[in-house]
Amino acid sequence: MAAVTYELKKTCKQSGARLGTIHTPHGSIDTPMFMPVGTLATVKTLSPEELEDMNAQIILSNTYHLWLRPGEDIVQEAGGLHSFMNWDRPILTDSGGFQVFSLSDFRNIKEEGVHFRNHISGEKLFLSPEKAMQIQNALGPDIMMALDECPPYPAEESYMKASVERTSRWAERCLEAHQNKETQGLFGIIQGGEYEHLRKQSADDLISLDFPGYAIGGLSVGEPKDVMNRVLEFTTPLLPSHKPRYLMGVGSADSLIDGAIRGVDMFDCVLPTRIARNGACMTNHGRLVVRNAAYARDFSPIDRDCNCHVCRNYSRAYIRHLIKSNETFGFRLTSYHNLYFLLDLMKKVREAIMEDRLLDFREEFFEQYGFNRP
Ligand SMILES: CNc1nc2cc3c(=O)[nH]c(N)nc3c(CCO)c2[nH]1
Repeated sequence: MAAVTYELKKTCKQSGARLGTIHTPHGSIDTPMFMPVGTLATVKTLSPEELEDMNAQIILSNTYHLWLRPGEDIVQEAGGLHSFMNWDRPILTDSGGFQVFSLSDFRNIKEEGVHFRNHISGEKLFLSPEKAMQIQNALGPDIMMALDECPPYPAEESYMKASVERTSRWAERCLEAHQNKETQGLFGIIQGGEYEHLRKQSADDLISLDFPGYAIGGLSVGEPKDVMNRVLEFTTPLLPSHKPRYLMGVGSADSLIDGAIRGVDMFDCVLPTRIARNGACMTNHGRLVVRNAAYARDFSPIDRDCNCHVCRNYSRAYIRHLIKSNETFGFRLTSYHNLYFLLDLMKKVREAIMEDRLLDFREEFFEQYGFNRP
């Protein structure tokens, strides 16, 4: 019995969107869905109980970061990530591919793996497909990601082709190194940048390896949104409709809706909690920078149309005061609200797909939010 399976429930008549359920050893997940990011085994400033209250179905954590701190051996001795962080719902870990390329100032990519420098201690490290799998087997997430190279944007076509071919060989090595097939699912990551024929080559290579799910990597790396949407338009149809599709690193409200319309089922991004720590909030009427002086005497909620615990109990003036005073509780309130906002948005997206009206929902939301019309 495969550890991770996908049940396609409905395809939207208005778009490429679909409703589904991903079944994992730690529970089921309704899609399309957003994954809060818990890089160091915590979704920054929030407790597992608060994440359950806002109905976070699954969280993401990071192989690279947990390998460096506290070390996968300590997490394994704790009984795995679920026990270590007291989260009993599904967990997905990214393989480290992105962090090595985004965090380390020195890196040397070879066939056997990538040599780089620990971004904390400066010591030289080496990450191979086999090492990435060994770490993820020790951490014990329900879904693991293959080790890939996330090339910079833009990248020369010749570089991208060689990178895609190495990422495909690494994916095969990850599959061969996969130990706990009954309790952990392994997803492949499609690369290829904005080159349609390379996305096709990457998809063909990985589909032939029959992963239970596929991520679309190499996006949300500085490309314009219309480039991302174009890449999605010709990439998602290449992927099997009976398996989940995960767009990595995407989390603004407009990109989540546009990704779902193009058939994406899973998203993750640090954006909601990262901007929260800068005192910026996502609302149904656009972004609100609550630390601005304009809100010093504004006793209304962050978002009058939000039903979250924060919007029902705290005012902009109070939250602004906490943020300006560098009070941790202020960051907790903005983080809670931003995650609730995106999780609630995905619930509305699933409802709109059920009613075959996702494009209408996009129009209404974009109008209300103030996104410039396409
Ligand atoms: C914020 N943008 C972003 N683009 C990504 C692209 C990739 C990618 O191509 N591969 C892997 N393994 N992870 C990725 C991640 C980290 C997860 O959010 C990304 N994050």
